[in-house]
Amino acid sequence: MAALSGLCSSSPSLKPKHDRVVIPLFRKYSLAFRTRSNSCSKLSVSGEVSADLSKTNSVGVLKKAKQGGLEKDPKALWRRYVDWLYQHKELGLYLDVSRIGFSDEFVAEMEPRFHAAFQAIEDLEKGAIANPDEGRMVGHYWLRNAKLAPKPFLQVQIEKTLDAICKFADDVISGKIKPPSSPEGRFTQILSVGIGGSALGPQFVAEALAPDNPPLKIRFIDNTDPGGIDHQIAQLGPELASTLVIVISKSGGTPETRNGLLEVQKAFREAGLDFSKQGVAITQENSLLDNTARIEGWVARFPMFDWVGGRTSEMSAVGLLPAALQGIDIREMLVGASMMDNATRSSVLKDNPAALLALCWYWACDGVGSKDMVILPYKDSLLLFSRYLQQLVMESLGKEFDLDGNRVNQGISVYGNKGSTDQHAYIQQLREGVHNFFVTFIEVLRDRPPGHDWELEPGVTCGDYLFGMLQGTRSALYANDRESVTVTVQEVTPRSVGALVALYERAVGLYASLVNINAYHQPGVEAGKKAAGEVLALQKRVLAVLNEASCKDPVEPLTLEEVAERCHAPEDIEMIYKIIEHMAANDRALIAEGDCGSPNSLKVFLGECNLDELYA
Ligand SMILES: O=P(O)(O)OC[C@H]1O[C@](O)(CO)[C@@H](O)[C@@H]1O
Repeated sequence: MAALSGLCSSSPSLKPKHDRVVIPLFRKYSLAFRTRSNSCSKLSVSGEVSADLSKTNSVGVLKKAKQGGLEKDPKALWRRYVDWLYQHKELGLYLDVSRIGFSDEFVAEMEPRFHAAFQAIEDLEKGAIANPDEGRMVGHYWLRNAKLAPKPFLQVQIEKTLDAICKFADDVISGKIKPPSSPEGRFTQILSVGIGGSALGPQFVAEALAPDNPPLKIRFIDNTDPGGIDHQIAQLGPELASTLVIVISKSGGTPETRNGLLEVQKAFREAGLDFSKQGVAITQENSLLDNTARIEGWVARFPMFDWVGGRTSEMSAVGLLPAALQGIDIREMLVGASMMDNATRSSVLKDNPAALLALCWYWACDGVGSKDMVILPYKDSLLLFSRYLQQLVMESLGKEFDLDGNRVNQGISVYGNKGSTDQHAYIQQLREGVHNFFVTFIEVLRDRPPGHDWELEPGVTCGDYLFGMLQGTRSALYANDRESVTVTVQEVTPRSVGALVALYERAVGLYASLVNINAYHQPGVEAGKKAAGEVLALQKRVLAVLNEASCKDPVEPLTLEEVAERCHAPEDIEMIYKIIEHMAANDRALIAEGDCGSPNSLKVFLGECNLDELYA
């Protein structure tokens, strides 16, 4: 309890000046830290050449220190809390890393890595090709401070796009831009079609910040699940006529998003509506989606820049347009992010909350992802933060090779839902079960808007319970040697949400440098996409074979082996079985004999013979 008594926004800093231990880190970059080829990992704190840190030093110190266990003496723990507490006064944000057990020795060992990480992110912000595989700049930091963009035309692009977003949102909300055939005479709903980075940020922000009665309500299609799509469209019902459909895809060619668009366009046709009068595209210039939207004359098109990755696109049109349309103050989100960016540029570890997070991650996960990151926001509105961070962290850090081409299989697994709900689900295991995680508590100090609180028992409000649950869980976990970080914000506001996004973007960037990987590409995702393409190609061959057999008179039902042979793909028999099982479940293949539970008994055919296809 005492630990939090000073955490109200008006109180002075908790850190007594004389108590503040400024580890003499990061005084200034020496030449040795300027280039990647002069790998900092070869330098010790004193600058002498030593063995590769990734294999020995920091991990060695880490192992040694971890054997000592976590600090349990309450007085020493309080000192550690006060010593390491980070506060961003203006943002009202605190970061408590005291329940992560790193030692001063470990911090000192990490110095060279941090030198390199700070230098790398400085170079990135200046426009270096920070995504070497794809030869791209990485510029999401410029989105909240266009002046940082390395070229004047980029600054103009950013500012013009932001102005266009604000104007468009104003015009839609005021009814100046309106759907052609809605009884309301204005747009009332948004249907956002996109996936991954083109959905998760907008979903998180909508849940966190949309007012109770937004000018436009938002729904999402973020999958190629026909049932899910039908559900969204059914829920819109007649309001489809007043729905603004925002199709978001950086590449403009992601299959799930294309499918979502085609399904929505079909629903529009069936309702007698003109999709082009209600469609908006957010995509890279000249992508397939951009060209479609331009040729079909959609209501508006907003750019997604080459130098912004999907998972860091919340402050681009991807996140800002849907937010603005819901009445969320997007300029405040940008201010919060920009303030956090300023703070996380510090090369003094204790003054840099993103560096502190990266340090904790490195310590907790042994620099090799040995522990999972459990995100527990004690606030319903932050429910989707863990899902948002899951992509940001795992797509960025989950890499097979490091920047030098060594196989490293890096990453940190992220999951979480919200407290105290999760206490009634899986916290039992966290407290007592397999010790393969560290927790990040997200604490929100303000329970309700002023004037709405009441005591549901003497001296205790509903929010006090939430507070107690968080503190109790943090203590109980720590008592059992489970480490945790706590991020505290005063309130969930556009500013604090912008700051949280920026905090984690920077922490991920720094951590990626610490472990020497490219955080800005996602080569692994391609394998699944390619394999899916191969399955669909095989399905077309299966269909052709079944069609030919079904056009015979009499119809010739085929066994799986016969289908596989005629497809010239005997090695793919299992996949052919899965394809037929799926088609049969959807009435597209008929079972003449046997059943799917015993694959060898199956004989299948198509209900209809398609002669056109047969002779094509
Ligand atoms: O915005 P796009 O190009 O449709 O991509 C969606 C998502 O797909 C991924 O490329 C992964 O497949 C993500 O990185 C991205 O956020």
